[in-house]
Amino acid sequence: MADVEGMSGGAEINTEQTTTADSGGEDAGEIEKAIPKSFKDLGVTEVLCEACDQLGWKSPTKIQVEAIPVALEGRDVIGLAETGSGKTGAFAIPILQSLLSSAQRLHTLVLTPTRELAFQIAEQFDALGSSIGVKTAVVVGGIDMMSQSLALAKKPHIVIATPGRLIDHLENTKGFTLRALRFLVMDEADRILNMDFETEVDKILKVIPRDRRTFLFSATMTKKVQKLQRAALKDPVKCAVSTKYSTVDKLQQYYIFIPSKYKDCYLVSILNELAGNSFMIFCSTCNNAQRVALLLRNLGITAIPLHGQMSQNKRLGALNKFKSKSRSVLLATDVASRGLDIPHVDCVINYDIPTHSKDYIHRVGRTARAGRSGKSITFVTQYDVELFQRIESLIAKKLPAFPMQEEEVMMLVERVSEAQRFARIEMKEQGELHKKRPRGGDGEGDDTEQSSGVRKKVKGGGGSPFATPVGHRIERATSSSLQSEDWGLNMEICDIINETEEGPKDAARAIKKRIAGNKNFREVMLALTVLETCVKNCGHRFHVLVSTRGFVEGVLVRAIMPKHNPPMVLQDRVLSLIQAWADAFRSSPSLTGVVYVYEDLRKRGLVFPTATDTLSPIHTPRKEEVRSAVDVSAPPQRPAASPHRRGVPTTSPDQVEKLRSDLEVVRGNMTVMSEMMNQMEPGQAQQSDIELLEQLYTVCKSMQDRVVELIPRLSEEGLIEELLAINDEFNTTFICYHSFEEHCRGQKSQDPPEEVQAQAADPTCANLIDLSPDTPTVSQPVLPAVPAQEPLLSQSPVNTLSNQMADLSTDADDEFDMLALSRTRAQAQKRNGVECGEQSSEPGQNGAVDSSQQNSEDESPDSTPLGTSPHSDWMIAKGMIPVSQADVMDDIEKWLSIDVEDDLNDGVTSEEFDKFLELRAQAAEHLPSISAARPSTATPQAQSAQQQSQSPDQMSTL
Ligand SMILES: Nc1ncnc2c1ncn2[C@@H]1O[C@H](COP(=O)(O)OP(=O)(O)OP(=O)(O)O)[C@@H](O)[C@H]1O
Repeated sequence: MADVEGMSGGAEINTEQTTTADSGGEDAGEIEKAIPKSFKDLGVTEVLCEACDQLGWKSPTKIQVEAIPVALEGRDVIGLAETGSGKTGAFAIPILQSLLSSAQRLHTLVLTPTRELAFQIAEQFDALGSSIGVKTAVVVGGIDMMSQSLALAKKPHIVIATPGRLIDHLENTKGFTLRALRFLVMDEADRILNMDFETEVDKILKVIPRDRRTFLFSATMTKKVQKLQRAALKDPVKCAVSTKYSTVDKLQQYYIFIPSKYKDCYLVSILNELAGNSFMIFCSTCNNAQRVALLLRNLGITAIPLHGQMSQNKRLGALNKFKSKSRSVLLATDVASRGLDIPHVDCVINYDIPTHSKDYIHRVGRTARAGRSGKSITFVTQYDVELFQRIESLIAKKLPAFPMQEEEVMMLVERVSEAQRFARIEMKEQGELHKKRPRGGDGEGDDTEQSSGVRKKVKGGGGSPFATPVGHRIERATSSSLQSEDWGLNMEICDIINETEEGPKDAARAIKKRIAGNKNFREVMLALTVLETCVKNCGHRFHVLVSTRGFVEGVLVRAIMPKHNPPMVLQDRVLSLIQAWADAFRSSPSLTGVVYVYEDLRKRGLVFPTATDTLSPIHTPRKEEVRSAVDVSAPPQRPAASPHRRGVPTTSPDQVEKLRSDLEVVRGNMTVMSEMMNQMEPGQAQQSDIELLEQLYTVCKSMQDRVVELIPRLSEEGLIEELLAINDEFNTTFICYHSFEEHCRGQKSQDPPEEVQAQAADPTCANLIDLSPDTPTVSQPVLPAVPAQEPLLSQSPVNTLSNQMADLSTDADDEFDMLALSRTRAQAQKRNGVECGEQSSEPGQNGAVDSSQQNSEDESPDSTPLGTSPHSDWMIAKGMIPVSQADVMDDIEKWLSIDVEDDLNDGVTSEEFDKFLELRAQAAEHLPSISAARPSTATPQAQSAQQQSQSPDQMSTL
């Protein structure tokens, strides 16, 4: 029999000592015939042989034959055998025999990954050891600590525990110690040793004696075992009675290829067809398990869910109902995939394909146990093909398709849709109950299969964030091994988010996982690209998850805290993203979390990278672009930038030339405006300068409107990008302008004089960037004549909104504000090429969200209706992005997002933040500033004169 991969040749492993047996696919009955040995032959004492006999174990199974004698010899054991092959007995019998020879309290610790498995193992110890009076205690999460402390105080012989709760007791239960421990068992050892439990296991290993015996058992082994072997095993013997990843021969395995949206119909059809059987159906998330259970119940099928979001009492209750056959269908997450021994399970259905191939082996191993036969059916949707192929290659079997009549399935569509609808309503109701009920009282979610240990208590959700179809793709799309962004994959991610119920939540969790605390900045950058792409291409359901304060602060801002030492490019990327989202989502009341964070950061003086070259440094194509560029038959790859958009007439070279020259004019005006602001002291500026600036602002605003109007009419990608960049520059300049205005407060505010407005609407202005053939080219920056009027202060909505936002927090320190402003200005100037006196000819990049969304403000927010907040009311009054909050699905999504949000709500400490501000300010200081580059005595007019020599057209306009 093959050696366990990754173990042979290991320094500590004595391969001579490896005992193997041919798996041969025999059942327990055949084992009895094939293996002449009895328990007695293995050296098991009389009293334990009798106990086995009473359990109906006539003879030992193969793994028992291999492992028991070695264990009785006093050796450490690594046991590898198929699911349902009697591994528990293989380690329990030698331990009980050791207890018989030298009775001792707190003699053995058995670690398991799930609570249910812990109870099951305890039952088996109790059953085998009842005649010798063995005492066991189960220590798992979800049950009150006190009763467990009492059980531990009685000093049982054997403690069966999940790692997290055991640590809790080791740290908090007085008098409880494992210093005298003789045996350590890790059941499902590969799971116990994976990253989720790493910290806990390390802690446990530190407080138990090194001089002990260690047994590792599983149906699947990993290299992690080798790791532990180095850390804790002593001269172990491998007892391998199966190949590394095999399923039993009595298991008939099938797959069925179906469209994702008909999964429920196919499931119902199979359950009807195989009625009378007992099913375990595996889903990848708690929510799906819950939903499908409700759906089936609505169709009269006795289904019950079992997942990590349920209280432990309910979990055990569900399991007992299924075990006692009062329910024929158990809907479970991977919390039930390992170890559970429910002999009557006839069929396992993988409703959601397991993301980790090894989980497949454990899931299907819930049937066809101890020599019985069973069936498994795996649903493979259009998104799962690759995962399925991996499973096939892991088990080295090509699975046959499960025969089904598609027409019959389709006849169920209507009934199933109705049941789905009711299930959703019930989910919503449960969600509301869930919201009202205080969380965490009983430690829900702790130590489940999904648990990530003591510190990271899982509040439901679906195990590893990468263990979902979309999570898995995000894991791949953000892998640092990628040469460049995989846009095809990114679009697949968007599809899943848009088309599946769980997609948005799963994606948000996976992206969070990739970014939070990740020191691999390449992965973080790729994750930001995925995030940005999803925000662009996915809808409100995704936006509500990632625009929360929890996500923006706890994931994005946290990622650029100084303690992580993030590179400047990453800081700029994150801040640009926040800025762009804040602009785009301002108008949607349910998405303003990011706006608050953005405004808060600005208030606290953070310098945002306003240069368009830091905004969205990676070109993020929209879905349609990728769709057209990605050949479905070819492997997905980043699409070449398509020079033209479909369906939009091509622009002639003359028009392009004309447009380019107009854009020069536009930039000229912006430059002049920026430069003026840079030179004017807010409190001391001359009235005429302020007026001039205001007029310039009005004109630029009008130009921006034209630019935005023009974008959808263009076909050349290059031009579009250029216009988007200019639009961003406008926004940046206007932000500076509004900051400037804030500092000019105290001056009398007036509506723009009619003349100015008339100027703004002047045909000369309107003709700017007009591509109609009869429009004369505008070759000069357009600025209206200065009217002899009272000074004016713009009352644009941008200003009003930012003022409103500003009012939300206490007055920021002026100097800090000016520093922030100068940083912003400096960057804006830098982008505009002022320092070197030239206009940027680089096409900019588009923002993280459609820039067109950023330019909807055009009137002041007066006549505000009453509402929850002045900002949201004003936004609603403006009719910006209407959001139907009453929508049932949105509500469900909100509920579904609870765990994500909860999970993400770890903000940033003020110390971290202060340090961060300091670094950002330092970075800003190092940027070349306009004032440093020019004589400080220069007046705006003088500056303009300088500018004139470089750009006479612009100056003549002034
Ligand atoms: N010698 C034996 N003869 C007959 N039945 C046995 C014997 N040993 C164990 N069994 C039974 O086999 C079933 C499976 O055993 P067990 O749960 O230990 O399997 P396992 O190998 O740990 O499976 P998994 O990998 O799924 O955890 C149990 O119902 C157990 O009672």
